Amino acid sequence: MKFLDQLRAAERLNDSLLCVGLDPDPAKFPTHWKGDAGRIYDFCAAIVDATKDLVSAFKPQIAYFAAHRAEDQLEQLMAHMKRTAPQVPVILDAKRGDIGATAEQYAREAFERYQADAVTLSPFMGRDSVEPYLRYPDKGAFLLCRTSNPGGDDWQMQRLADQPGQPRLFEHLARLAQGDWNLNGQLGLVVGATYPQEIERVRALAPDLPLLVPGVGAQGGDAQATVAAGWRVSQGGGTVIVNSSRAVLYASAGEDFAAVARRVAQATRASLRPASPPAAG
Ligand SMILES: O=c1ccn([C@@H]2O[C@H](COP(=O)(O)O)[C@@H](O)[C@H]2O)c(=O)[nH]1
Repeated sequence: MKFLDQLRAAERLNDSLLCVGLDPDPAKFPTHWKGDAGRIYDFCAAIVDATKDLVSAFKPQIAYFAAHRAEDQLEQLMAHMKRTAPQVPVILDAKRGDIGATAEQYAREAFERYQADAVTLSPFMGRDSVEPYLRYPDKGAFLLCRTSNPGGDDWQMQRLADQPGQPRLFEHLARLAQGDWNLNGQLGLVVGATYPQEIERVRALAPDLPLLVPGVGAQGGDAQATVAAGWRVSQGGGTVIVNSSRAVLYASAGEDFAAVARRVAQATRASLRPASPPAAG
């Protein structure tokens, strides 16, 4: 099944626009596992099991595994998600970006080694750095567009003097992703919940693309404003995948961490409910 179809099916099944981010940091683990990098799989699998009927996607961040030499645990986790939550697409947050030959290897890593359904990419090196990922026709790729961090201003808000109307860099990228670069309808964009006005602008320029929106929860982005700015499924347009990681994962430091994570995920899912429900699309 194509990534976009899988995503829509999960949204409808779980009545959800929420993506739970899997950013396992042993220093923040519940007291009985605190500091133990050998528990990364156990921690994430417990979160997956507790939330898999509440989400439209999961988003493991590869750095949290690689930093602890826990790539084998990420492989195990990906297999666990495929086995126990096959209806929920998995977006590997890797933010890769390199020349074509190297990008081919990164694409193999994401889609063959880890079996991800989609990946996040930095588009800074241009179209040929993105193309190798698009050779996997059923997979999705999300390009960093207007990121949630304050430093995103340094590049993404700059104007391009040689383009008609002098668009900002993120606006130019949104147009390319909606148009020329999107060979087989596989692209999406990353836009931070911390910038709802820019979500609205990206949605205007890229009406159909799925928007992966990190920044609610720990970063303080507004859930309702995010959905109002970006969700257009009821009008035949694109959806939003709203990520929350730390606020869900570390809601409790006790042995009840998974049950409490579930309650936070339920509340976050409710806060993301659009005026007309995801099933409408
Ligand atoms: O613009 C971006 C792009 C990616 N991220 C990633 O999303 C999560 C956010 O985690 P929270 O704990 O919910 O703040 C994390 O994996 C980031 O690497 C982002 O925050 N902003």
